[in-house]
Amino acid sequence: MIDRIERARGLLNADREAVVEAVGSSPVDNAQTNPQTDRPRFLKVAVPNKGSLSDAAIQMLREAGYRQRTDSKELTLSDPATRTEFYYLRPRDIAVYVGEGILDVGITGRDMLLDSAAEADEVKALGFGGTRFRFAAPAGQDWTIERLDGARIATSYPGLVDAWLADRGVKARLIKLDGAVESAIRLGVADAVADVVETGTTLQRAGLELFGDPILESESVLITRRGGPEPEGFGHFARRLDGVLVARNWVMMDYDIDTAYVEQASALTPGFESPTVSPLAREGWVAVRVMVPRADAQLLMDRLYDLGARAILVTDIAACRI
Ligand SMILES: Nc1ncnc2c1ncn2[C@@H]1O[C@H](COP(=O)(O)OP(=O)(O)OP(=O)(O)O)[C@@H](O)[C@H]1O
Ligand SMILES: O=P(O)(O)OC[C@H]1O[C@H](OP(=O)(O)OP(=O)(O)O)[C@H](O)[C@@H]1O
Ligand SMILES: [Mg+2]
Repeated sequence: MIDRIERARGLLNADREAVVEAVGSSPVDNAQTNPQTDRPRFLKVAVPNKGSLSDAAIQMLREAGYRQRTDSKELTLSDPATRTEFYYLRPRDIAVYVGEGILDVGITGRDMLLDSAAEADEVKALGFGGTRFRFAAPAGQDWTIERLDGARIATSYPGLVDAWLADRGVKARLIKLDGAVESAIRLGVADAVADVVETGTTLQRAGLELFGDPILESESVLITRRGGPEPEGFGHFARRLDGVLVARNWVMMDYDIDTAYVEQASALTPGFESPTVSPLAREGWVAVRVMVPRADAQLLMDRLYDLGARAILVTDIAACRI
């Protein structure tokens, strides 16, 4: 049995080498080479190694067709077939590496990017790790943003909080903590906290309540160095992630409809660009194929059925480039 697994592994590796060779002779070969090693330049991607964003980021990269580490102790992983190298780093440090131009692109939280003040910009939101960044204080004390003037605020994100308060002319003393910020008030080191909120359970358990407007709506984001030239290979990388987002958020819908109602049906399901309309053997009817937002699929099927559409089918999109 073990023999068979080993043999299969060998075959898979052989396949991969064949792909690398094939890719090597494709137009991608015009890529820059590293003058020191003469090796084609690999796109260097920073991926969160721990914490809330790590598993989801790795999952997204796998769905985009990239090899990913299987051992959480691996620090780097090279994917020669796509000329990409992955560096597994603390999410808080990722903006620093990208901002300094050491790594080409990174996945981190918007809150961490802004907190770092690194020379890096958000290129696109990746749709996971959604949180809000909020002030909280002991429940029932009617805290307001104005009351923060002169108060002590505990946070792991002093850069983010400082910039937000400065914009509003509030002067507070920031107490920088690494984590477990919600304990700071009970332990007497702060009067209020500013922290990441997902479900709100942690704050509630600590007897705290939110106040003031959210400082930030955060989620995972793709970042690159500010003002730098577009890194070689970045276009392919970004399009692959776009493909994952579209495959996750959109479905393919097919239906048959009387020609007389195609216009109304198309208004309901305009698709990305325009629906594909093909003739059917049945006189006066056409088949329509169109992408629709996954979240709207059931409602659209009801509406299309009411309009006279039949054989309405929804299928998942496994992968795509739009
Ligand atoms: N439930 C959550 N709790 C905390 N952060 C979350 C959550 N969901 C998503 N995030 C996002 O993940 C990032 C924070 O990651 P994480 O908490 O893993 O970092 P950390 O606090 O430095 O690490 P750790 O908690 O492992 O010490 C932020 O961008 C945050 O907005
Ligand atoms: O609103 P919730 O769903 O309760 O999640 C938010 C909590 O989770 C995070 O803590 P984490 O587990 O990352 O520990 P840390 O505070 O030590 O970073 C964050 O700092 C909040 O405390
Ligand atoms: Mg944390």
